Amino acid sequence: MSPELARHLTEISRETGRQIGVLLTRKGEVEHVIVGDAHKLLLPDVGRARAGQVRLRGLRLVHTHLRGETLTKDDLTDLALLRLDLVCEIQALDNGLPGAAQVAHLLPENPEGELWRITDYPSVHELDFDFGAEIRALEEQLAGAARARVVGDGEKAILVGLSVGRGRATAESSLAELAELANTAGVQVLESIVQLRREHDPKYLIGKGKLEEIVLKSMQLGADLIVFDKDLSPSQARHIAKETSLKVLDRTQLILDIFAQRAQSAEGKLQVELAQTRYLMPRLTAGTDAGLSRLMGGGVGGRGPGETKLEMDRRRARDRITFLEKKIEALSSSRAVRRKERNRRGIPVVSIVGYTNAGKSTLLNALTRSEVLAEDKLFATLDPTSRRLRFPRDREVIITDTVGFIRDLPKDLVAAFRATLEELEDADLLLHVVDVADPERDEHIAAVDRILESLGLAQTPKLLVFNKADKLAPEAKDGGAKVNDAILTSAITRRGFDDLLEKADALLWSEGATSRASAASGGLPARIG
Ligand SMILES: Nc1nc2c(ncn2[C@@H]2O[C@H](COP(=O)(O)OP(=O)(O)OP(=O)(O)O)[C@@H](O)[C@H]2O)c(=O)[nH]1
Ligand SMILES: [Mg+2]
Repeated sequence: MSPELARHLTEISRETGRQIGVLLTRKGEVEHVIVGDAHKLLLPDVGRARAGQVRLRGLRLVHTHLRGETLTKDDLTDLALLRLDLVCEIQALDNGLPGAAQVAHLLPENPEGELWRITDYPSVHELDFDFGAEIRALEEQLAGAARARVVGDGEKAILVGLSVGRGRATAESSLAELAELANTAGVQVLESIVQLRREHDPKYLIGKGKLEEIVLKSMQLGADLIVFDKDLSPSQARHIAKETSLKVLDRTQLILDIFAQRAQSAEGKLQVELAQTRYLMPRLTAGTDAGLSRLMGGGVGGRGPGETKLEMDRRRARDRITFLEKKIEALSSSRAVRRKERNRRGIPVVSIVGYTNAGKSTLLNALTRSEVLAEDKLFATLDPTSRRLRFPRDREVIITDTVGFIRDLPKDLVAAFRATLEELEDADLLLHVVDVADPERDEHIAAVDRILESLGLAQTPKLLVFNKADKLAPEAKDGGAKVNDAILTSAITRRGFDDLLEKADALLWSEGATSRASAASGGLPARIG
């Protein structure tokens, strides 16, 4: 940027009373000339930077200011969102000569958490700094930081929590669970941010300022995804995606994604697809304008043929939903036949329910010495699995493992898994398994109870099982098992199994227990197919 060009800009600026800007390439060639008004300048659409892009755009924005302003928030947002090499503002003095200047460029991630550096120059004659070398170094640092963070090829996300009227602690523990969900989904979490607000923002859920901060952060960290810990309405999701040019997910979508990754059986896959399609249908929109610059305002050209295509997409989605519902219905009625068969033979059914990762599958394995998949991830189990379990006195039950519950289990998911969850209706006894060592234990118990109630299972006999006893610190004693009327077990050390079987036995075969159970108590039941 020569002093001559600077003077040119300030002279025209003064004459016209408007801000004048130029976009310069690294060679110093003028690529765009922009004429603004007295207060601001609208950049042409140079295209939003791709999410996760580490290279800079190779363009610097130099423009005049007429009223002694320093670099504005818009300048800095453009710098970050458009990934400009730098922005520079030059004062147009009253006599048309260039005055002081201010320059800002992005910074790679740093301990201070700063996003950019702003430098003041008393006069354009002192703009003798070697920007070429500086910018190249910056670009290398940015790329290096991004490389260092890549482990595996998972997407990289910033998690956003929101607490409305409640404390930070609630939002943070919920966010910790979201991080676990993200981890299970194979997403790498770069940062978690909580905002405390008195109410939701109807348009962006969180505050607009906070959203901008998150976008800038995502640029700096190389994130390509924002995950919200609250469910977004279709219009919020749309507005946020438009504002940020990032992929936007909410908690429900993350859970749906995990289910989609993990579904094994044909039925499980259909159920997940049904839930996803139901969730996405209201979110299908015309003209997803990721390419439009924030400054273009969007909307233009978003209608017309797009609308027709949208209608088509919607119709296709509706057809698909009907198709999936029919298929699931068919599968579930064949399962109902199997269930009837089982009932006829009079073997009682014990179903294991509980919060995800409580140790349900591990417990089933340990009790029946089998090998159902169990792992330290959320939603390891999606498909119901049944095993025989032998009780003392040659009694036998069918014990089934089910999908884990989670607080605010997505509504579409409950609906889709209704067929699977219907199995629970036939249970003579529910074993509600709890991770006794989890600090959120009581919330988990309440969440599971709520879901059971919503499934109409509040009346089924229930046994509370405080599992993972081996993880309790000595001073935690029995982890509150006694006062909660729970049985303390460890699926690892097999502690408490005798106690568990005894209690279950008593509940199943006591007086007034199911007729099925008493029918089964004589003789050996037939083999289950
Ligand atoms: N220390 C300890 N760990 C346990 C115990 N029971 C289960 N775990 C561990 O907890 C994790 C989750 O176990 P799962 O059996 O997969 O849990 P789940 O309830 O079936 O989980 P979902 O199917 O995902 O809902 C695994 O890493 C288990 O090894 C226990 O008694 N003690
Ligand atoms: Mg499981």
